[in-house]
This record gives sequence, C-alpha cells and structure tokens, in this order.
Amino acid sequence: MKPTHLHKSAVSTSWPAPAKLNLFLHITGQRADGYHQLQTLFQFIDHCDYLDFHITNTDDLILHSAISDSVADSDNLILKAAKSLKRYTQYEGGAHIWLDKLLPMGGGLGGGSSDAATTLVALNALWKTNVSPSKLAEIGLTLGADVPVFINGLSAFAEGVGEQLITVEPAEPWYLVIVPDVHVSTKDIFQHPDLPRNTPKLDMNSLMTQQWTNDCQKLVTTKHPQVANALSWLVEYAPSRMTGTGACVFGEFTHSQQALDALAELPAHMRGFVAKGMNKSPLKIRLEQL
Ligand SMILES: C[C@](O)(CO)[C@H](O)COP(=O)(O)OP(=O)(O)OC[C@H]1O[C@@H](n2ccc(N)nc2=O)[C@H](O)[C@@H]1O
Ligand SMILES: Nc1ncnc2c1ncn2[C@@H]1O[C@H](COP(=O)(O)OP(=O)(O)OP(=O)(O)O)[C@@H](O)[C@H]1O
Repeated sequence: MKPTHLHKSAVSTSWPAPAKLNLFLHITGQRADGYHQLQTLFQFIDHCDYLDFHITNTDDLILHSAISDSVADSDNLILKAAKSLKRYTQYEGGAHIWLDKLLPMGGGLGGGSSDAATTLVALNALWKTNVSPSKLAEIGLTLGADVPVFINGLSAFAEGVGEQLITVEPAEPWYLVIVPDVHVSTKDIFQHPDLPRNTPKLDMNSLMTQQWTNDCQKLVTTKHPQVANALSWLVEYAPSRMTGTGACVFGEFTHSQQALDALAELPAHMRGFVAKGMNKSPLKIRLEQL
C-alpha cells in the first residue's frame, strides 16, 4: 500500500523528461545477441513528462503515478533507474517520486527512457551522490538503448545501439507531431523478417546533406494503416517521417504559426501537438539552473 501522506504540492519544482525525435534512423546490421546496430540522429523537443522528487531518510523508493494501472512498479523504468542508482552508490535514503505522464507511451518518442534518465540525473543531484555523467549513462544503458542520449542532453548522431554519441547541431525547426491511435511494439518491429537490416553506413560528413529517412517506416506503415494515414495527411503540409519504431510521425516547419495552422486542420479522429526542436534538452537546462 502506497503512503498518501506526502502530496505533490509539498515538493520541489518539477524536472522535465523531454521527448526525442529520430530525425533519421538507419539499421546497419545486427549483433550476435540479436540487437540491431543503428545510425540515428536524435533531437529533443519541448514536449515533456514532468517528475517531482521528495527525498526521504528512509530507504523506500515510491512512485505516485497514473500509469501504475498499465505499467507494474517492477517494470517502471523510473523505479528501475532509482534502484540502480541507489545500488551503485549505496545511498542510504530514498525518495517519493511523482510522475505527470504527458508523453504518449510506445509512440517512438522515448518517454520511458527519458523518465529513467531524468530520474538518474535528478536523484544524483538531490542525493548529492556525485556520479559522473558518463557513469550515469552507463547505468542508464542497462535500462534502455535511448537512456544515454537523454542523460547527455545534447542532440547527437548515434551509433551502436544508440549509445555511441557524437554531438551535432541540426536546425531547430517547429514540428507537428501526430500520435496515431495504435501501439507499435519496438520488439515486434525489430524481430520482423521484412525489416531492412543492411543500410550502408554513413560517414559523419554526409549526415547533414543526405535525405533523412527511417528504415522502420515502410514496415510500420504496411502493418498499421493508422500510421500510413497520418503520414499521408502530414506530407501535404511539410516534409514528414516517422520517429523510432513509430507510431508517431512528425512534419517540420520553419515557423511555429505554420505548424499551428496545419494542426488546426487536423481531422477530428487524429491527435497531434506542436513542439520546438531543441539541441539542448530541457533536462540539461534544468540541471544547469541548480
Ligand atoms: C528504435 C529506437 O527508438 C531508436 O531511438 C530505440 O533504439 C529503441 O530503444 P528502446 O525502446 O529503449 O528499446 P529496448 O526497450 O531497449 O528494446 C526493445 C526490444 O527491441 C529490440 N531492439 C531494440 C533496440 C535495438 N537497437 N535493437 C533491437 O533489436 C530488442 O529485441 C529489444 O528487446
Ligand atoms: N515510466 C515509463 N513511462 C512509459 N513507459 C514505461 C515507463 N516505464 C516502463 N515503461 C514501459 O515501456 C514501454 C515503452 O514506453 P515508451 O513510451 O518509452 O516507448 P517509446 O516512446 O516507443 O520508446 P522508444 O522510442 O524508445 O521505442 C511502455 O509500453 C511501458 O510498458
């Protein structure tokens, strides 16, 4: 039974856990353990989950969250992250954590990984455990392939399974992100026989000049008409593609008003939001304000 005597209003200001977009996603091979080698370009957007932390002297780690109905505490990446940090540092206290879940789950926006990264970064600061960012990223990688980039907090070209990061500074456009009403399982997409797995490796010099594409998009749009429909609608307004293994798709606009105008035309059965591309993540900005 979770204690209810601590309320969110009693705690410090929130920590953002931003979404990411994969501006392109290439699958260049597969490791012996089945994991896929990727080349991708990560950029953050200013659309976030928010977490609040209240540090306790007792060693409980307790999550207060509306997603507890769909994600068991034992699977929740926030509690897994807090436990990993506590174990690594042998910190004796604990924390109550409140999650305000605003990012769609399983949409390719990396919300779970971002929540885990924010938990590691915030608790490391609040517990004053002084773990280096590179060690935090190493702990984070055991929780999910996207956690290191969220800890690093800078837009990056990534290789490996997404953990080898080189900071880059793409343009920071406005995006209209559409959230199709379907959950795409990352695991199912990576296991599918029709997924292309040997896109030639790009070198750093051609990153910014080549046309950005997503190797999972063809398979996902074939399997999920909701994603195909969202993309066919969006390409009429802007250059558009899918993020991660879907389901979300995004179109890029130079001015916020163009993105808002397109959003205003969105058919009633589709859901979407406008967000700004950010090469420095809201989490990094928050950490620098401490
Ligand atoms: C596709 C991306 O969204 C790109 O940003 C991420 O690499 C996905 O990362 P993620 O959601 O954290 O994925 P995980 O939870 O680590 O993996 C889910 C499942 O997808 C498969 N998987 C994942 C990442 C990867 N590079 N190769 C894989 O084959 C594995 O079967 C794994 O069990
Ligand atoms: N704090 C969390 N928030 C969201 N999902 C979580 C969390 N903890 C565990 N999960 C599990 O992780 C799954 C994937 O969630 P997430 O929202 O990160 O997917 P995603 O955006 O598709 O990620 P990616 O782009 O990395 O593939 C969820 O379906 C849920 O079961």
